[in-house]
Amino acid sequence: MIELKAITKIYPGNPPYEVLKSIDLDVLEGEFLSIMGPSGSGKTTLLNIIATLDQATGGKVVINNQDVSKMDEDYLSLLRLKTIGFVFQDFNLLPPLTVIENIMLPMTLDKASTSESRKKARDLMAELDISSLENKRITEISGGEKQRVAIARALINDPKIILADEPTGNLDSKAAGDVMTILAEMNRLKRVTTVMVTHDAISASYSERVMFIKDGQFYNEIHCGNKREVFYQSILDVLAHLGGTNHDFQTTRYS
Ligand SMILES: Nc1ncnc2c1ncn2[C@@H]1O[C@H](COP(=O)(O)OP(=O)(O)OP(=O)(O)O)[C@@H](O)[C@H]1O
Repeated sequence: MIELKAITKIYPGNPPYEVLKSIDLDVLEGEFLSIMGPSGSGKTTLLNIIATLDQATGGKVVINNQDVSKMDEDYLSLLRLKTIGFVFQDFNLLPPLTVIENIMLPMTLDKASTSESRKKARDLMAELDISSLENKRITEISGGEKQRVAIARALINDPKIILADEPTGNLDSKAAGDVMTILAEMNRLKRVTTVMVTHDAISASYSERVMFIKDGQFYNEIHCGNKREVFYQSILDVLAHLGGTNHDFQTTRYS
């Protein structure tokens, strides 16, 4: 579903700054991958390149069998709208709109009928247990609820891929656990390929594979076995070897 070959990214400047150094990555259809690494290691840059929001300096990006370097900006916008759902740390919801209007937005932009969009949004709200929030304003709901609204919005166009940048970064441990349970369930039930950047070992333990990067280079990767608790410990072990400050990695425990 996602194929990166020898991705490099150099930010111009004096001197230029090479933030990604020949990263290779294959993410299979339906897989749930987390990307971890110390602050400044290039995680968000990598996610933005997968999202086609940023361009690699070198290498090849193939999304859903399409080479994105051959696409113009109109085609890329269409690819993002139809194929990719986005979930951000700060939710990126529109405060003037209600919950259901926010969720319907990608379908509205895709010129779907209002009745079809409303039905789809209501189905998703039921799945994510937020039906009671339908007509609330974004300012009237909690952080955990906001992130569930954002996940519903990300799913409404039936994307093949969800990209999440620190989706639990602004949440307390209970809300973070709820959001991760939902992301993992949606990945499993809808087979939506999910790539998440996180500092949080517990959030990462909900995924099937964690890729670690350091200084813009692949460092290690580990796969989840049968037990999430064991996977979580393995993630902590790699993080301990990886270095970085305590601030870089949150290791709070929640169930
Ligand atoms: N537009 C830009 N121009 C120049 N340098 C940039 C730009 N964007 C990011 N960088 C630099 O590239 C490096 C990697 O940034 P990036 O945001 O990808 O790291 P990260 O691993 O996601 O970090 P964090 O965990 O702190 O969010 C950082 O040193 C950052 O300062």
